[in-house]
Amino acid sequence: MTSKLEIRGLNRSFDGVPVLKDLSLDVAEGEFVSILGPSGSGKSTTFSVLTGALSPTSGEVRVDGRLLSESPGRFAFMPQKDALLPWRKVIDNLTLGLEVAGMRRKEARRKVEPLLETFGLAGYEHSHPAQLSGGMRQRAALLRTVVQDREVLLLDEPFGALDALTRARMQQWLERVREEYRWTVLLITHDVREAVFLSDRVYVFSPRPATVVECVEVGLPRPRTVDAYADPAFTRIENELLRTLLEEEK
Ligand SMILES: Nc1ncnc2c1ncn2[C@@H]1O[C@H](COP(=O)(O)OP(=O)(O)OP(=O)(O)O)[C@@H](O)[C@H]1O
Repeated sequence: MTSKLEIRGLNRSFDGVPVLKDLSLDVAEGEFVSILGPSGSGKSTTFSVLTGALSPTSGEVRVDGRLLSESPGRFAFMPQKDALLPWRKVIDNLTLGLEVAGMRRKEARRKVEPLLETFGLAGYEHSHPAQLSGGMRQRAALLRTVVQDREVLLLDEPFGALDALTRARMQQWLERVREEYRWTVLLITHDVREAVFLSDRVYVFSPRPATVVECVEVGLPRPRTVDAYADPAFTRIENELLRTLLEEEK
């Protein structure tokens, strides 16, 4: 496998307490990879290193073989909270990242508009975030992330705050849209089913300090629909991951 993203031997401590320990993982071009791990294990810290918000104590990150320290800004990051600005209209929230990067508002709108239909936001451009449902807010946050045209998408628990049914709908939607756009994605989730449904591969992190304890190839045919849950291979992988997580927490 040629790696789009390579993380090698990452270590990071806070006040002498190790949070990441010799952490290594890979994501290939167009691959959807998830990270599962106990709460407080160091998943968000890993993303902070990738976005450049934190420096690792040691180790390296490469995108297309180039060190991140030499070519920053390769990741588009969607945080756990949608961070939509309540006073800006939906369209102005969607263009915000592009405008901050220096693009004119008009040009930014031209870039965002073709995506509105796919993201289920057509007709809501002039609404304010408070008028959107939870699922729509998350799709808006995701649209704002993907439109930045970065090489790797980092999604930190994007559906964590949604009710179970909306969450399932969002997973089905993301699977369809991913099939069309072939993004390279690294997703943090606590939801084992979500990880199996969406991913090509799933990494399991240990409790803090985070290190990789298992990497599972999902291998179920794509595009996946609700029928995937009934596939015995789905249940087997889900059980295997759950068992590893529970063993690790003992
Ligand atoms: N800036 C910081 N200073 C000190 N400790 C920190 C800092 N950031 C994170 N930590 C600690 O590092 C550990 C890992 O945190 P992190 O947020 O990466 O975990 P996580 O796996 O993303 O958790 P969750 O699943 O609950 O979101 C935690 O124990 C946290 O308290």
